[in-house]
Amino acid sequence: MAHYDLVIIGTGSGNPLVTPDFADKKVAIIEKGVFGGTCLNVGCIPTKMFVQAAEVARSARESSRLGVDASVQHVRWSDIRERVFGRIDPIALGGREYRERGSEDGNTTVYSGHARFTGDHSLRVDGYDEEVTGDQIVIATGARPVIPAVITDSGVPYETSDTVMRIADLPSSLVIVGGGFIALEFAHVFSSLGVDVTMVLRGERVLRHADDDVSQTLTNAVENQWTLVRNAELTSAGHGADGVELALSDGRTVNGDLLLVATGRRPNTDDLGLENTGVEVRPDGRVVVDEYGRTGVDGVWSLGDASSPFQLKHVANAEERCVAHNLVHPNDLRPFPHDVVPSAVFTHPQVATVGMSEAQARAAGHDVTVKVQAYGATAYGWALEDTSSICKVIADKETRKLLGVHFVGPDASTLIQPAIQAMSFGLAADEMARGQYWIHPALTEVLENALLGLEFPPHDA
Ligand SMILES: Cc1cc2nc3c(=O)[nH]c(=O)nc-3n(C[C@H](O)[C@H](O)[C@H](O)COP(=O)(O)OP(=O)(O)OC[C@H]3O[C@@H](n4cnc5c(N)ncnc54)[C@H](O)[C@@H]3O)c2cc1C
Ligand SMILES: NC(=O)c1ccc[n+]([C@@H]2O[C@H](COP(=O)([O-])OP(=O)(O)OC[C@H]3O[C@@H](n4cnc5c(N)ncnc54)[C@H](O)[C@@H]3O)[C@@H](O)[C@H]2O)c1
Repeated sequence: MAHYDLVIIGTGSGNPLVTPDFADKKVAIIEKGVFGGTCLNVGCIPTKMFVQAAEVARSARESSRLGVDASVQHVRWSDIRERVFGRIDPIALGGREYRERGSEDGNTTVYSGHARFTGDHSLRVDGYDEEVTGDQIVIATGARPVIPAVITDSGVPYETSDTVMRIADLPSSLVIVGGGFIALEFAHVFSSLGVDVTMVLRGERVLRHADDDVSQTLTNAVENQWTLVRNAELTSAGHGADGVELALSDGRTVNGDLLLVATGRRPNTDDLGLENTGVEVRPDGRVVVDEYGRTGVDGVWSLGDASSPFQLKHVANAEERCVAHNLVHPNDLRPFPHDVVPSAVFTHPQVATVGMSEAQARAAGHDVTVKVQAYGATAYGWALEDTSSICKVIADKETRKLLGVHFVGPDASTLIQPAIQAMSFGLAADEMARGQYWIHPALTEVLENALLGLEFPPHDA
């Protein structure tokens, strides 16, 4: 048996838990895959590197409306791919080597294998004879793609976000099942690089859980870029003339060279031996934790996609910072900051969101004031020749505070930051609009004008 002060399962957001506080302690790090987890290897970072190449291609294709007749002559997929993984793969390798050497921050031992609990504080790792035990154990095992049974049962080949970025050659056509974050980002990447993309949706719109104006504006924008197959219920998948053929319940069929499945992600908690512990799991697979990351078993914690209601890296990082503190400060616990959580989808156009949709704000009983501001009605919107992008702000008339802010348009993920700041620090919307300068004619004037369009009662009313 090998006993440790701290055992970390998963090296995504779990890896930085080895703080200087553990310099004199024994730490075990268990990882069944490559070091660095989803974000570094198959998630945020590589996707955005592909998105950047896609943006360049898309700009060239759309340049004529500005009077510049550029075009995309050739896409060197293998060079695009190598730029991404030539940078990322060495980082993952270096991370493993650093921890295997014991690292400078603590006395770390790496176990390369799949971990399963055998009791509340004990684990077995595939490939190792000894049992691993820990005073404190952190479950940071992340999530993985969910594949509908109709596809797995059919035996057709398919890609997921884990594999599609490493394909040998660009296909001429790609069928994507799903209309969420991952589907939208890859549809942008592949369609911009010249692939004929078809997106299969269960409903009418992409990103259907977003604010209605956001979802509708985005749907209108993307249907000019790739084909949307709406209200689709998959009944079977098989080998078609081109590659893959999906059959839908109403008799329609969808064909493509390659199939990408992007239908959500499930926490990696089902093959973790948790049934041998007192750790509880929700029906959707998330470990039950309190606001400090504590499971029901004393000394066993969880963070990130394994337990969080948000499958986002900035949230996993924030939770990691809390758990890193809480592990060594049992009498001064820090809660997870889950109040103002933004997100962005790096599709074309970008989408960024913080806070409630209009429907959620109304359902929560707020007396709301709402403004939908077109980019095209601002000076930089003219420069962009923009006709469809929006910023939507929702505020509470009584408190004057922002309840939700949403962008669909260029630079959405950057433009939303002042709104995140205002909501995080409780700044009133009218004070935010007029209490500071907004650089003219920067694109931030979209947010300024949106705020100015909100209607509040006079201050002395
Ligand atoms: C394609 C894609 C794009 C994304 N883009 C963004 C983005 O732009 N912005 C954003 O905020 N979020 C994005 N996300 C989400 C983000 O990547 C995740 O929320 C985040 O990486 C989760 O971190 P984590 O530490 O919880 O899990 P992970 O990083 O997944 O780490 C879990 C680790 O645990 C290991 N593991 C699992 N089970 C075991 C076991 N039993 N034994 C040993 N090891 C185990 C895994 O191998 C993995 O290395 C994206 C996700 C995907 C898939
Ligand atoms: N930029 C980012 O921050 C970013 C990027 C990628 C992923 N992520 C994170 O990863 C998570 C997972 O991404 P995702 O796109 O897989 O999930 P998602 O929840 O965003 O979208 C899933 C999509 O699949 C559809 N779907 C679900 N089951 C289906 C079925 N059986 N048949 C057909 N369609 C089905 C849903 O209607 C939805 O359109 C995201 O929710 C997000 O938290 C974040």
